[in-house]
Amino acid sequence: MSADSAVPEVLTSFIDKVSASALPALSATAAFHARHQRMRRGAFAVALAAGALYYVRRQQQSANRKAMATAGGSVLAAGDQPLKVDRNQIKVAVDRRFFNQLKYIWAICVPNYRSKTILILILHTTFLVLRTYLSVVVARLDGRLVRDLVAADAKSFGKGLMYWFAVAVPATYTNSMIRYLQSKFGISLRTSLTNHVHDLYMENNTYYKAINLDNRIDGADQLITTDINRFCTALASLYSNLGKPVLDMIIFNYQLARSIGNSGMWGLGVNYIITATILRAATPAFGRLAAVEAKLEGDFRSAHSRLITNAEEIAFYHGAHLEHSILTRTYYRLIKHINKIYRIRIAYNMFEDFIIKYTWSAAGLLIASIPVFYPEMAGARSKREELRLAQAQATDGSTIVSQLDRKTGSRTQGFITNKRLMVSLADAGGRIMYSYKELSELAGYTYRVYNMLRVLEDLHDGRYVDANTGGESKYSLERINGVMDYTSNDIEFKNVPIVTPNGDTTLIRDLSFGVAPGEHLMITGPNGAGKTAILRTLAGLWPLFEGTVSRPPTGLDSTLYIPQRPYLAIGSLREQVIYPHSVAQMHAAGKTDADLAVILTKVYLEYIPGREGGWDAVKEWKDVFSGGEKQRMQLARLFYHHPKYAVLDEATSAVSTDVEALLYTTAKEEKITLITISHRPSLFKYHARLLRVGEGESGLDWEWEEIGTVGGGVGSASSTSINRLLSPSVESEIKRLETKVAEVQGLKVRLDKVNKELGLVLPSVDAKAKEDLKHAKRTLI
Ligand SMILES: Nc1ncnc2c1ncn2[C@@H]1O[C@H](COP(=O)(O)OP(=O)(O)OP(=O)(O)O)[C@@H](O)[C@H]1O
Repeated sequence: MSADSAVPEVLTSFIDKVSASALPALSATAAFHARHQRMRRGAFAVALAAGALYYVRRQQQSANRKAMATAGGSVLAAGDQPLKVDRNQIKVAVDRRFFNQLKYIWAICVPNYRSKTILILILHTTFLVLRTYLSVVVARLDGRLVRDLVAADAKSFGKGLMYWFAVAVPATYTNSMIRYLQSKFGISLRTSLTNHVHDLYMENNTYYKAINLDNRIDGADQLITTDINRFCTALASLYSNLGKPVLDMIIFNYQLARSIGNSGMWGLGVNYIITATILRAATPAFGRLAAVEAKLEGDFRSAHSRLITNAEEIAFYHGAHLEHSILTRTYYRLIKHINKIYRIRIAYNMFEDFIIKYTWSAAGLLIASIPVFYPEMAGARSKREELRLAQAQATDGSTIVSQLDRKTGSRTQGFITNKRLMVSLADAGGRIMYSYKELSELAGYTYRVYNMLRVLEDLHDGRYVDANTGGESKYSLERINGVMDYTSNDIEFKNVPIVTPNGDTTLIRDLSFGVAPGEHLMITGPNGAGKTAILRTLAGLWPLFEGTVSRPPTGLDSTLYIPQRPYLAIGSLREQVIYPHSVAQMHAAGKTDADLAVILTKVYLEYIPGREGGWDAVKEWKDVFSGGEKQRMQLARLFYHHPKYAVLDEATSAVSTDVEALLYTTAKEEKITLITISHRPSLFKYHARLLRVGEGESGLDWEWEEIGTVGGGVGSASSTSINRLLSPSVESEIKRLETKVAEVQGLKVRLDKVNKELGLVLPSVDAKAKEDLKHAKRTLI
C-alpha cells in the first residue's frame, strides 16, 4: 500500500467502524433517557435523530441493492425486455480504490508541474485564500459596526461603513475570479484527458477493437463526450467547494481560538467528529447511483443516434412504432433511476440540513457565548474582576458606568465577530459535509473514466480480455501466436485459421494462398463463410491467432480497402473523393480539382460537381447520393490513391453490370491489382485467381484455382469448376437458356421441313392458277 493511499483507507475504515456503532448507541441512549422523567424531551430528540438515521440507512441500503441490480445484470421492469446494462458489477465508494483511480487520472491530466493546469490551480488557490482572508476582515468589520451602533459612536460607525465598501470591491472581484478559474480548471482537465483518450482511441485501430473485439466498454462515445466532462466539472467544483471551506476552517478556527479559548475549540472539534460520523453513516451510495445514471444516459443517447444513423431504413420498414417504444423504454429506465435518486435525497437532505444548519448553529451560538458568560475560560477577566478594576480606576460613579459601557461595547463586538466567524465556520463545515455527497458522485464518474482509460490502453497495446464463453475453444485472445509480416511485396497467407475475434468460431481452416502484383484474385463463397473475415485478418483488424500473413506495409498507396457499405465523410465534395486525405495532403501530392474531375469521369460521376454546387459544397453526402453513386464515389478514391492492391468487398454490387465492367477494365489498365469479393459471375473474367471458401462438408474448407488456365490440378479452372461457382439462380438461368437453344435447334429442323413441304405444294398451286386464267380469257373472247 502506498503512503498516499494509506491515509484515506485509515480514515474511511475508522469512520466505518464508528458509524457502525452509532445507530445502536443512539437507540440505547434514547432508551436510557426515556426511563428518566426529567429527560423526556432529550430522549425524544435523540429517538427522533435515531429514527431519521435509521430511515436514511434503509433508503440507502435499498438504493444500493437496486443500483447493484441495475449495474450488474438485467433490469426487469414490468413489461420490459431484459436489457444488459453492464457486465461488470459496479463497485463504487469513496475508498482506497477511488483515491488510487483519481491519482491515476490526475497523472494524465497533469503530467508535470509545469503544465498550464498547475498555473490555474495556483491562481485559483490564491484567490481562495484571499476570499477567506476577506471573510475574516468582513467579520471584524461587522463586529466593529455593531459595537459603534451600541456605543452610539457616529464618527467611528461612518468610518466603518467606508471600510465596508472598500472591502466589497476586492471581495466581489475575488468571487468572480474564483468562479472563472474553477471553469478554466475544469476545461483544462477536460482538454488534457480528451486529448489523451483521442490519442489512444484513434491509434492502432483501438476504436474498432473497442466495438468489435472487446466488450468491456460499452458506449465509448458517451464516455468520451459526456462522462469525461462530468468527471472534470465535478473534480474542479469539488476542489473549489472543498478547498475554500477547508481553508476557512483552518483560518476561522485559528481566529476563534484566540477569543473563545481552548475549551471552546474542543467543543467545536467534538461537534465536528460526531456530526461527521453520523452524516457519513447516513450518506447513501451516491457514487454508485451516479455511475448507473451515467450509463443509462448513455443508453438513451445511443438509442437516439441509432435512429439518426438508420433513419431511412427504419422509415422504409415503417419501424417508427417499435423504435418509439425502444426510445420510451430507455428514457423511462433512466427517469426511474433519477427519480429514485431524488427520493433518496429528500430524506438525506432533511437529515443533512437538520445536522448542519440547526445543530451546528446552536452549537456555534453556544460556543460564541462562552467569552460573554465565562470570559475567564477564554482567557479574559471575569465580570466581577472587571467591576473591581473599574472601581479601583474610577474617581466618581459616572466614570464607573462609562467604563463598564465600554466593556459592554467591546463584549458586543466580540460576540458579533465570533458569531459571524461561527456562522462562516458552520457554513464551511456544512460545505465540507455537502462535499462528501459530491465526492461520492465524483467516485462514480472516476470509476467510469478510469475503467475506460484502462480498457483503451489495453486495446491500444493489443491486450484483450478473453470474452470466450464456451471455454472449449482452441483460440483465445490471450494467446495470439500468428505473425504479421509487413515487408512483403506480395500478399500471402500461410496456414492461417480465420477465426472470429472472440476465438469461439473457426470460419476457415488453415488458409494458404498467395497473390503477386498483377494476379487479380476473386474470393467467392456462401454468405457468412468468412470472405470479409479474410480481409479483416489481412488488414490486422481481427487477431491472427496462428500462421503467417505477409503483405506490403500499410499505406494508402499500398492496399486500399473498399468496403461493402460505402462510407461518406463529413466535409466537402472534394473531401469525398480524396478521403482519407486532407485537402493539404491533396495539394502536397500535387493533385488539383481538374485531376479530381478526370477521376470522376472514370467512374461516370462527372456530372456531380455541377449538380451539387461545386467542389466546396458541404452536404450530408450519405443522403445526397444514390446507392450506386455512393459506390462509384468509393471507386473514385481508388483512382485517386492508386494503390498497388485494391480490395473490393462487394464494392460494385449496386452498380449496373455494364458500368461495373468498364470500371474493372479501367482499374486493370491502371495496373491496380484487384482482390474482389463478389457473387457476380460476370466478374470472373477480370481475375486470374479464384479462392472459394465455405467448401467441404463442414464448410470450413477452401479451394484455390487459376481461372482460365488449361490443365488440371491446383490452379485449374474447368468449365465445371466455374459452373460450381455460380449461384443456384444463375445456374438455373443457364439451364433455361440451354433448353431454349436446344428448342431453337428443333424449331429450325421443323421450319426446314415445313419449307420443304411448302416447296412441293406451291408449284402445283401456281399451275392451277395459270389454267384458271387461260380458261377465263377464252370465255371472254
Ligand atoms: N466481430 C465479430 N465477432 C464475432 N463474429 C463475427 C464478427 N463479425 C462477423 N462475425 C461473424 O463471422 C462470420 C463471417 O462473416 P463475414 O462478414 O466474413 O461473412 P462473408 O463471407 O463476408 O458473408 P457475406 O457474403 O454475407 O458478406 C459471420 O457469421 C459473422 O456473423
